[in-house]
Amino acid sequence: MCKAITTTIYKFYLLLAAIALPYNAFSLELTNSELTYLQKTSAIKMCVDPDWMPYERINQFGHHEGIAADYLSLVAKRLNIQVKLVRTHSWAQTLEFAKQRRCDIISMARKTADRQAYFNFTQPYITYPFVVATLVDQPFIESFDLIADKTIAAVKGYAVTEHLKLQYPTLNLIEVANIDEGIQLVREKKSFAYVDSALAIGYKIQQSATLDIKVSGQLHYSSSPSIAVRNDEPLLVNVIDKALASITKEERQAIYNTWVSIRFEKGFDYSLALQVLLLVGSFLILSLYWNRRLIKANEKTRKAVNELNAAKTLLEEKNASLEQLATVDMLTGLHNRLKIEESFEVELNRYDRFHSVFSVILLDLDNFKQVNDEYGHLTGDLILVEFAKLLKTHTRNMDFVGRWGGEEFIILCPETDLIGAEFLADKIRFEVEQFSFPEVGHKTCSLGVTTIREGDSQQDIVLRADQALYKAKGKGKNLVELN
Ligand SMILES: Nc1nc2c(ncn2[C@@H]2O[C@H](COP(=O)(O)OP(=O)(O)OP(=O)(O)O)[C@@H](O)[C@H]2O)c(=O)[nH]1
Repeated sequence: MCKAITTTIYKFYLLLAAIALPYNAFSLELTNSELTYLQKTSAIKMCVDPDWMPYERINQFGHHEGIAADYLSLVAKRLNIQVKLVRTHSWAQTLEFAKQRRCDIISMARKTADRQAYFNFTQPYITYPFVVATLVDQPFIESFDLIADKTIAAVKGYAVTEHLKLQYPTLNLIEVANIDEGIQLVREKKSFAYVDSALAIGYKIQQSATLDIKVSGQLHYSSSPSIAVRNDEPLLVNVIDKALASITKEERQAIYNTWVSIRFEKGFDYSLALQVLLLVGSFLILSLYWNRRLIKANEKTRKAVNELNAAKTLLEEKNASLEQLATVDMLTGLHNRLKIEESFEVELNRYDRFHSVFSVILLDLDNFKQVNDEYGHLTGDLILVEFAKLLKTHTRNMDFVGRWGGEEFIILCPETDLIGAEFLADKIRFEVEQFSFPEVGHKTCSLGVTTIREGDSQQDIVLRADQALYKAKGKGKNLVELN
């Protein structure tokens, strides 16, 4: 009666807990006797494999972690009991402690005939294959039978170790305390291979970045461990079994992902590398694309600049030739009238500003009409060209020699007074007189000379020079007259 009341109260307590927790003992459909058992049992003691990652281990803080730890944590929550860790140093010690009832359960143990003398077993909650690890230079092992005569290391007390003893009695088996010891023996070539679960070896290789050890073959043996429960408490295995059965597929997957993904996080994250690769790749492609566009744009710019430069050169040439056309007399190559008038302006300004005197000589060939009449207009042109050359030859560079119009020429002499200009004019008259034109022989010229006076305009100066020239002609030609 009293037991029925307490069971009801416990059920009520579990009902309250059900509101807060997604799962609990109430939802496990436990029998009354199981509930009563749980009510009495607030905590159970657990032994584990202290070094068998990713399945389980006791970490540096003395806590149980790994796949088995997560399963046990869920079991504890479902049953609302405390699971207390009993620390051991090796798997062999774990088995020993459990046999001595110093712990109530072993978190992960394979059901074997031997062990059944001490334990009940829940349903298996995980399955894993066993593999053979060797040095990297060993070839692939197709069958374990091929290495059955070799020295092989395996952890003492593991079910797989017992299996090897039974299956391969001739095997030279070295029983080690843990995976580290086993792998070290292989590394030192004291053992040909080490046998353990694929995940445990893979985890170790990844964690310690081991490059000299590889998985060379697989055993035709896999393990499906259960939770081993002391067999003197039959109800305990029932409730743990029910709690285990309540763990969903998603929860199992999440546990697996947690511990198996650790391997990759601490090793090489290929997905991250792929992302980085894609990012860098995209960046490179983008850079290449921009580079190509930039090169094309540069080519266009260079072409445009070249065209612009060519156009500029052409324009400059055109301008120069326009300038030439505008300032040079086409027949003789001397300054034309426009240019002489410009030079006049410059000299007049210089006179106004600095009182720099300048003189003007107006001249033409005597009786030039006869040349045209006798030899033709073209010969007349040649004579004018040769006469222009004579003028250029016998004047200074700074003098402006130009064709004033028709057969009339003008010489503008900067920084030259009347006496200087008269001297130059007479020299020209003499040189022309001496010269023999190839087409017509000797010719003479007449020259009128004047110099700048205060208040002169261009017309005033040219008029005075013209008057002097007229005077020279009137006096018999081949003369220099001043005005
Ligand atoms: N071939 C040629 N003849 C020209 C040019 N300009 C003017 N003349 C000629 O020069 C001659 C000038 O004749 P006039 O004014 O009588 O002068 P002139 O015969 O030299 O006589 P004076 O000046 O008195 O010595 C004319 O026959 C014009 O046709 C020209 O560019 N080329």
